[in-house]
Formats: sequence, structure tokens, C-alpha cells
Amino acid sequence: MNATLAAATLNDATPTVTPDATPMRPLPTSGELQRSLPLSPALARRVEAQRRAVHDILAGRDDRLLVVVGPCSIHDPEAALAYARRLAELAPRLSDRLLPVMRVYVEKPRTTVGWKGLAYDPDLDGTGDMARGLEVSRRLMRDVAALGLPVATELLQPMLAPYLEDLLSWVAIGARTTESQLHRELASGLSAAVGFKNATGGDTGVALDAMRAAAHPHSHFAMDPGGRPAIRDTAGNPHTQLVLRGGHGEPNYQAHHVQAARRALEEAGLSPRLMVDCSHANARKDHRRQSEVLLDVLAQREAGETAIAGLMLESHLHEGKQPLAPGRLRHGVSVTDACIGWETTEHLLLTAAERLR
Ligand SMILES: O=C[C@H](O)[C@H](O)COP(=O)(O)O
Ligand SMILES: C=C(OP(=O)(O)O)C(=O)O
Repeated sequence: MNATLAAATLNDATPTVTPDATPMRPLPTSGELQRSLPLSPALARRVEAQRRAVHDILAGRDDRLLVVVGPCSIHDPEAALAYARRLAELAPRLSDRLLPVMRVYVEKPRTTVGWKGLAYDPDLDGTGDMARGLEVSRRLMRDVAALGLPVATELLQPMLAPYLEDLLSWVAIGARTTESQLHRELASGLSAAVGFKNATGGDTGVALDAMRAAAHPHSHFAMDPGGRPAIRDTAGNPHTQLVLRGGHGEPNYQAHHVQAARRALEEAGLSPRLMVDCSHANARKDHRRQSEVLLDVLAQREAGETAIAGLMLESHLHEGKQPLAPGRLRHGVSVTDACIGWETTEHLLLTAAERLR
């Protein structure tokens, strides 16, 4: 062992260097962040009610459509809050047929390399101020939940979950991590519902395996709120869902795909209530195609397909995407995948509510 590390390990319970002696930067513990940005009892009760509403849809006790909608990624919390206000204002006009849940995605999985999200790099300049990233992420999620909108996010780094999980009503485990045992263990201890995406290559079987694994109790390595390593014993999460997102550039949202997925869920003894992601490979990475997918999904519901319990849309204040060039960013435009703009989003959500009445 390197001499600096050995000294630090022996003399100090919290070493501040890595094995190659690179200094490490401190982060708050999840308990510290929760104390500085607490959930009031009233907001905690509201999140509980939001989770119950999502669970009811997944269990088929509520036949509304769960709609996970919002930016591909959050890079500007102020623009995200402006989006949230519009969605919260629209929600009462939809609420008899749809339950809108806002995408507040602060972590991004990357195919190779790229900006990894607000929690990792809130200054968008590679400085990686994750302490501030965690703080702005938690603050934003708390503001969105306080507007009355259930919060959805992708959980990618399991260590990050305890900082945010008390605010979440719906969690995605992404196409790149559905097969990961760590993410299945994580899902098994969450109170929020969890959507497992099919793999990037299109395999839905791994998501079904993930649902079965997450429903099971686990004991796994974790951090306690004080930042100490701890064993987390989970109860298992029965509120999980398959998310069809297409694979290898090929869609999997059409009626025959949905019917095949429903049969596979039933055969595996899982609840046949899935979500269709209108973006990603289902839109062949062209954001304008999201409306085609949504209209097809609505037609399937109208034809009596009960397996479709939800859909996902990538949407921001303004259409399209832009390169991440700090100082030259257009307000409310995605810096990751291209999104549909607010007017299209509003039109699609109102159309969906009307057609499902
Ligand atoms: O939704 C997001 C992206 O499709 C995913 O994070 C991968 O992004 P990338 O291929 O641009 O890295
Ligand atoms: C990364 C995402 O999706 P997927 O895991 O399907 O690529 C996403 O929804 O932001």
C-alpha cells in the first residue's frame, strides 16, 4: 500500500486520498443533505399520496394512464422549474384520465463519454462539483413535489439514491443497467415504483428477470445516513413495471410487441402492466416521432389493450437539442437527447386525456 494512503487509513477514519494519492473531495452524507433540505411532514405525506397513486395505476386499481414526462436531462434548474409550473397548471385538466409525473433526471448514463448530469456537474464545465450537484438536485425535486407533481428519475449510481429517494414516486432503471444486480438490489428497497427498461439491444427478458429479482428481499452493501458502510436489508418491491423503449434502433411499441410482452409478463407471474417509452429507439432517436408512438399507444388502449399502464415522453420548454456550450445555451432546450417542445407536449397530453375519456 502506498505510504500516504497507509498513513491516512491508520490515522484517520475518513481517508482523503485515493491509492495513487490523488486528493479526494468531500461530499455531505445523505443525512446531512436531508437535514439541510428537509421534507416537511406535509410534503412527506404528499409524496406518500403521490406514490400510492402510481402504485394504484400499476396494480390496475386505477385505469388512468401514468405519463412520465419532462426533459431528457436537467441542466438548468430554473428552466426545469418553469417547465414544472406549466405541467402542474395543466395537470388538473388531465387528472381524470392521466397521472402526469415529471422527469427530473439528474444522472445520465452515456453510451461512451459525455456530460453525466446535474448531480455530477452542475456547472456544466467538467469541474464535477457533486456536492453542489446533489444540493441543487434535491432542492429541485423538493420544489417539483411541492408543486403537486410526482417526481420521476433514473437512479444510476446506487450511492446517490439515499440523497434523493424520499422525494421519488417513480424510478427508472435504465436500459444500460437493468441487468445489474446492484440496481435490482437497490430497486428492492425503494418505496417508489420502479420501471425496468428493456436492454439497449431490445431484450425484454432481462427486465422481467429484474422485476422478479427486485420483488425479492435482499441484503446488500450500502451507506447509512451518517455515511458509514452498512448492510441494508430490503423487503422487496412489488411495484415494478416493464418499460418498452425499443432496441438497436428498432421500435417495440406496436400491438404485437405489447401483446408478446404481456404474455411474457403473465407467464413469469408478473403484473402485466407495462409502460411504453415514446422516445429512444421507439422514436428511432427522432424526437418528432414521439407523437406517432403516442397515437399508436392510444389506439391500442382504445382497442382494449389493458397492459398499457403508462407512457414516457421526452419534452422540454423548447423543441430540439443543443451542444453543451456554457455561456451560449438557449433557455429550455435539451443538452442531451432532443425533446419535443411544450406546445406539442400540451397538445399530446390533452389529446390523450380526451381520447381516453
Ligand atoms: O436518454 C438518454 C440517452 O439516450 C442516453 O443517456 C445515452 O446517451 P448518449 O448515447 O448520448 O451517450
Ligand atoms: C437514458 C434513458 O433511457 P434509456 O435507458 O432507455 O436509454 C432515459 O430515459 O433518459
